[in-house]
Amino acid sequence: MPAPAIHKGLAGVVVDTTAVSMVNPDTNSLTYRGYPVQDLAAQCSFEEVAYLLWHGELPTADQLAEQNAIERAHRILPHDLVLTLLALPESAHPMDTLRTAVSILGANDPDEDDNSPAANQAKALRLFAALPSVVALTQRRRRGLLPLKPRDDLGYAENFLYLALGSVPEPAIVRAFEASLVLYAEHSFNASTFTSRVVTSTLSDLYSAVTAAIGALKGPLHGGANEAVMETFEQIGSADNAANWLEAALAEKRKIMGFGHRVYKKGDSRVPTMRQALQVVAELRDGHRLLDLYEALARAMHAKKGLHPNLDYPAGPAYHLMGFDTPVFTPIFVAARITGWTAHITEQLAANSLIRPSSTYSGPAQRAVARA
Ligand SMILES: CC(=O)SCCNC(=O)CCNC(=O)[C@H](O)C(C)(C)COP(=O)(O)OP(=O)(O)OC[C@H]1O[C@@H](n2cnc3c(N)ncnc32)[C@H](O)[C@@H]1OP(=O)(O)O
Ligand SMILES: O=C([O-])CC(=O)C(=O)O
Repeated sequence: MPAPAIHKGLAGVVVDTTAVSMVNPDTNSLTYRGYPVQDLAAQCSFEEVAYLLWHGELPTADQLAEQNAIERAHRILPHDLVLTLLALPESAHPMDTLRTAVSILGANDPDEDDNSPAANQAKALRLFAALPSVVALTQRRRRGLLPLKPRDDLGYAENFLYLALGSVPEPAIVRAFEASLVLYAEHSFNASTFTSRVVTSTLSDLYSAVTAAIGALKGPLHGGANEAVMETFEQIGSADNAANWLEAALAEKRKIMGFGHRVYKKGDSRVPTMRQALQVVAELRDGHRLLDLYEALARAMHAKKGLHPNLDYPAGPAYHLMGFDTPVFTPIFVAARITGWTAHITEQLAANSLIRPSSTYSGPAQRAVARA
């Protein structure tokens, strides 16, 4: 009998259907519930996109108002949670703080194990509301500052920026940030979303699935790349060093963060929109040197390897110019992706089958335990 084919990394393996989003690498397109992501980023608030991902349709004014009222009421973190997060070592990565926060919120939720659609939707909305406060806590702690009180007179993106950076920036910066959240919200069966579906498939709870997904997103081959991109720019320093730096890095067989993608081989559908947002931020925040470096490395990478940037490539420098510290970039991705993860958790539960692939054994042949 021929050995079964092995699909390392599950590349190209179709494991289920999804109605949440569609990635089409042939046309470089991405739709959420049928709507092109570029149009959503240009025309919708992040709150509207969250509603769309969860419920399948854009909200009416009343539906949005109802969701916003609940979201704004749940922005404040429980005092005990703040104290616990502030007791973590200052050296803890903000992703660890976020993972811990979600785990603690689960442990304190009396409905943690209620997997009904209504209970899980309520949890998803509460996490969506609370995560900016956790991300902001980590950003302010890095600067020796205590958390600020959320403002319920501000929209989601404005409040997020206010909590993290201490003031609401110009509307163009808010729009650029909000566009990044929309672009980061959902991307079919990526590694972290798949992780959340694997955990959910055992009929575990939503907080466990999200905690695991945060762990998967942290890695530099996935969400952690937006931080690694900024570290790369810092190492290179200026546009004229880009080609030489790349030559040396590729000679050492290093992966260049922010380039390449498992699904898109001709370019990431979200990059043009995020590149435009980066341009807006660079113009307002004196970022022309960083933009030159961005273009120089992208040109050199295309010439050497034929690889295109992914979303993390423009998002990293954009967050830097907005004023975030590098270790806070992937936590921002979490705050956006909580929408996609929780939409997938609901979808998984609605037609569940335990996710448990097979493997081909490659260890020693069966042998006897021989004791002297
Ligand atoms: C939002 C997101 O999560 S997007 C992804 C963010 N991650 C990154 O930016 C990390 C850098 N990129 C990568 O490591 C990869 O491109 C991945 C992990 C994203 C996709 O990987 P895969 O689909 O498995 O592609 P794979 O690793 O097979 O790459 C094919 C070839 O291109 C090379 N390659 C792919 N990406 C890169 C890169 N960023 N730098 C250098 N070489 C690369 C591989 O070394 C491989 O070369 P080979 O055939 O000579 O061995
Ligand atoms: O789809 C992937 O593999 C990674 C990605 O771009 C995302 O999760 O946004």
